[in-house]
Amino acid sequence: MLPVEDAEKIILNTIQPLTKTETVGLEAVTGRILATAVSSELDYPHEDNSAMDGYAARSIDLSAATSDRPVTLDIIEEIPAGVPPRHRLQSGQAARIFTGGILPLEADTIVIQEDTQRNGDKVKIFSSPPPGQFIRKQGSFYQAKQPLLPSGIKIGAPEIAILAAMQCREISVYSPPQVTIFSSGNELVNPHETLQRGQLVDSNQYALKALVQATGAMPVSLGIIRDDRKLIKGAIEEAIANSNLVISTGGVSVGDYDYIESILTELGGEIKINSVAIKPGKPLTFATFPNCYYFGLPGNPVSALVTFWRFVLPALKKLSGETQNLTPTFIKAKTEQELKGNGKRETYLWGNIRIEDGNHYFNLAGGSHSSGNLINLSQTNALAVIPVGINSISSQEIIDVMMI
Ligand SMILES: Nc1nc2c(c(=O)[nH]1)N[C@H]1C(S)=C(S)[C@@H](COP(=O)(O)OP(=O)(O)OC[C@H]3O[C@@H](n4cnc5c(N)ncnc54)[C@H](O)[C@@H]3O)O[C@H]1N2
Ligand code: MOO
Ligand SMILES: [Mg+2]
Repeated sequence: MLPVEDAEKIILNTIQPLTKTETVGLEAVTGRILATAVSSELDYPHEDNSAMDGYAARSIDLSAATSDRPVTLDIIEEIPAGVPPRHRLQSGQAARIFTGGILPLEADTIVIQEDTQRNGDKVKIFSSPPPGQFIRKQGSFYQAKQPLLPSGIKIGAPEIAILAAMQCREISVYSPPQVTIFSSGNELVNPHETLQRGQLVDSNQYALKALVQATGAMPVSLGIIRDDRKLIKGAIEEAIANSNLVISTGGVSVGDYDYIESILTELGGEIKINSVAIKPGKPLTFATFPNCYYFGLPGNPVSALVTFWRFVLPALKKLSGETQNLTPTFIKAKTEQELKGNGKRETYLWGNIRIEDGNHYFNLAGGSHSSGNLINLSQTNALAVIPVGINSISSQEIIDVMMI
């Protein structure tokens, strides 16, 4: 059994990102991975503008202004957002300005409306603002031609806002990986089928499709493949020919119907991992083909999900071209219950993280922590990690928790 960290290293060192790119419009870029670093020809802000509603003025004219001895200025124009100023300020002059309005020449400060009293085309100023006050200087947030967004990041709402603001409308992103998913098992049926004795619904297929979709990759489901060497071999051949990554569940342990590893070898796959010291998920199998990676996940529903979160997700992110935050996020938390470890395998127990007064607390999901129990996984958001060699952790101890 390979230690978890070693398995993670082997997987991440083996996976090489796909290099195919495509150009997409802003409307379709959500969740995609940026393939080329972006810069813009525009400064941001594009021009000096006001951050407040008030008056644009020359600070030198106001150096003596106080609440008792206000200074009166002539208002020479009004500058709402979107209308360029027409005049240069002379000594003793101000321009009425609104948030986002462009500063007139010679103005070097903004007096907020609350510090003024208007009377027709004159305004009394009751404060002495320093130069630069409430001015958003051209290029102070971003200077044209500087790096704006690096390649390898996932594009979310902030990045879309930035690309839109900087008029980047055609964006080079990585083409998403094709991921084939299938379930192996004679006992499996689809959700709409009548269950006969001994049968079980193939839930893994649905969970894995959802997880793959969430990464931005393109899942293709081959459905349920019976435990028949020929059928499984055919499915794997088809999958590795047509996809960048394959995820199967079931058939990776030591039972008489567990064919996956031997078929992978028969087809020329290089088995990199076939057993990891993790609970749940021990028989995780990872193999490579010249143009495809293969994850044989254990059939137990929780084992399939835990091994996806711990190993497949970082692999899929790297394959997709992501370069940041590949590995899971671990935090420290105080456990609210006693936690039992397996001793020989790094144990992952599902539950919830709660934040109170700035401290993290881990609350173990109630009910059985069997890898066959998918029911109490619902609404969990974290996995407590019990290291190898530890059989029990007392309530209130600080533990490592993986966020899911
Ligand atoms: N003698 C040993 N037996 C087992 C070992 C072992 O080391 N020695 N390892 C156990 C561990 S740990 C796991 S995990 C499982 C993994 O088994 P397989 O990957 O071979 O999976 P199957 O045998 O096909 O199925 C296991 C279990 O999961 C259910 N299953 C399978 N596919 C699905 C699906 N798509 N959706 C829902 N449930 C599924 C299946 O009915 C079985 O109950 O092996 C242990 N055995
Ligand atoms: O590794 Mo298995 O996943 O313990 O049930
Ligand atoms: Mg089995």
